[in-house]
Amino acid sequence: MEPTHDDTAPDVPLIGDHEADNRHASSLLLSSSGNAFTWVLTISACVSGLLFGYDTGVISGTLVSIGTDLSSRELTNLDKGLITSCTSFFALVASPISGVLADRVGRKHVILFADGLFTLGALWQAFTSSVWGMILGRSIVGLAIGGASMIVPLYISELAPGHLRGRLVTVSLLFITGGQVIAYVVGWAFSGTRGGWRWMVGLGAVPAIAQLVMLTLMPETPRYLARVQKEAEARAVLSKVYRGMVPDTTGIVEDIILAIRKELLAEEEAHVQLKSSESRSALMPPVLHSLLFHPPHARALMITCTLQGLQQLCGFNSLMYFSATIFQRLHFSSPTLIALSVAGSNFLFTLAAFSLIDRIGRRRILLRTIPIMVVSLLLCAVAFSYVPKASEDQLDAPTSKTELPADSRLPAVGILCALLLYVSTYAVGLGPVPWQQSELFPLSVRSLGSSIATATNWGCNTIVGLTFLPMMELLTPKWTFACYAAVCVAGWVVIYHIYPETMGLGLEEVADLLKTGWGVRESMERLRILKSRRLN
Ligand SMILES: O[C@H]1[C@H](O)[C@@H](O)[C@H](O)[C@@H](O)[C@H]1O
Repeated sequence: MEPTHDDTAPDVPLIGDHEADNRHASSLLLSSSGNAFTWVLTISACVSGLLFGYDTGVISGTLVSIGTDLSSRELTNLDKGLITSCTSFFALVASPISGVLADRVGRKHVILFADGLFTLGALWQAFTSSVWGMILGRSIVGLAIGGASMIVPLYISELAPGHLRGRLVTVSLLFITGGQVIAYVVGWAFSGTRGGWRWMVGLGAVPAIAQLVMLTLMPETPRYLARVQKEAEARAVLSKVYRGMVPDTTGIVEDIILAIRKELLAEEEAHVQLKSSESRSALMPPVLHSLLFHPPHARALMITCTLQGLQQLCGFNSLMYFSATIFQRLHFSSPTLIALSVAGSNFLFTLAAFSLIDRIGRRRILLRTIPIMVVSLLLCAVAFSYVPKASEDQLDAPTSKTELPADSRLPAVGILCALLLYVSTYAVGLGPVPWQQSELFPLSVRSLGSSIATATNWGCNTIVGLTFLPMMELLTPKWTFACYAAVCVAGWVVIYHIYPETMGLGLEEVADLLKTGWGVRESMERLRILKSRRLN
């Protein structure tokens, strides 16, 4: 790749080459951790992440508390399966739609729609009296989650200064995993109250309504504004984002506007070429065609879908949904509390990701953490093979509250430790890194690309949710976890070959990396130069 900077200038994203002045501004910018405006907007957007986490986490507690409250009968396994999987299925349906909407009506309006659906879904579930009513409520919430999970990282990455982008997007992961912890705690708190599950699901409306109010103060992202020819407004937002971080924001703002214009122009030319190419199908929308057939776009799509697919197919959410069941069947005396430790570790180690993602880099974090996930999954598989057959059989049998039998105590504790190691390393790497997806797409295909990657996430999430228990039964727990380990090994190899390091680059520079290839070598070379400059 041709270097885009003078080699002696600090490799700072979004900064042009006005030499000395800019170099000074660059170092000031790099040392800045953002201003109040950027943080307030990030946190306001992240409320949707909280709802995503809360609504995915709350279902395990809800299912065990409903009793005969719906349709005046106990829930069957089919009811439970439908209530759980309709949410991820409708999230899968909503993500591509919200991608198209984000380009048509703007990023902010997608957050607004999602909030409306979160509120409606929460209240619908709280007041429903039938199983089908509950399924409908969960489906509405699924639509909201699909939209929110695609738009929040996109909104933040289009707003964030390049050197903080990874960290700010990771804040949304803190809200997601925090939301899951809150859901577990709320589930535990209301578990003894009659009809308490109505509160569990209904409480989801509160943050959604709060965010509806915050939205009145949130601006559109500067990239969207520039795209729809509202450059003056884009400039105003950008200068607020950089205010206080450098003495004069004009230079940075103009550089970014210029970079966006250049990117849009290059993309326009690529579109024109594609339109006239023979391969173009009259039926396919031009943006989709460009995403699939323009090599740099197709590469970005391949990377993001691989990461999102791997994030789910490594089996993590089987723990999110079924860890209490696993621990109950291994005869732990307080399975819900132990399940809470899984959600708690996920949250705590996402905090570690927050501090590492813009220091170590996305690619390197993944290459280092996935091997530990493989080891912990294999340890878990080995520990399962020591669980006496009788106890293992019970993994799919009705639950019992008997004490941990002496001969399964050690393997059960081994399984718990291995799973905690697995969750912690997942939370540092595979949990947050795939959500950095928006940065890999240039502006013209960013929202459609992000939405397809998000749909991949929800598709694979649904697959894991539906297959985990049958796999435990048909393959045995040992081979189920070994399968997840094999998926991680395959994922590591693919990541090694195709995922460039994007840490510290401006959004417009990331797109450059994928122009002629996967950009892995170039990105590592840039990182090496950046590091040696920082040391000097
Ligand atoms: O990144 C998030 C996070 O790791 C959550 O804990 C998990 O439940 C989601 O599926 C995932 O997308």
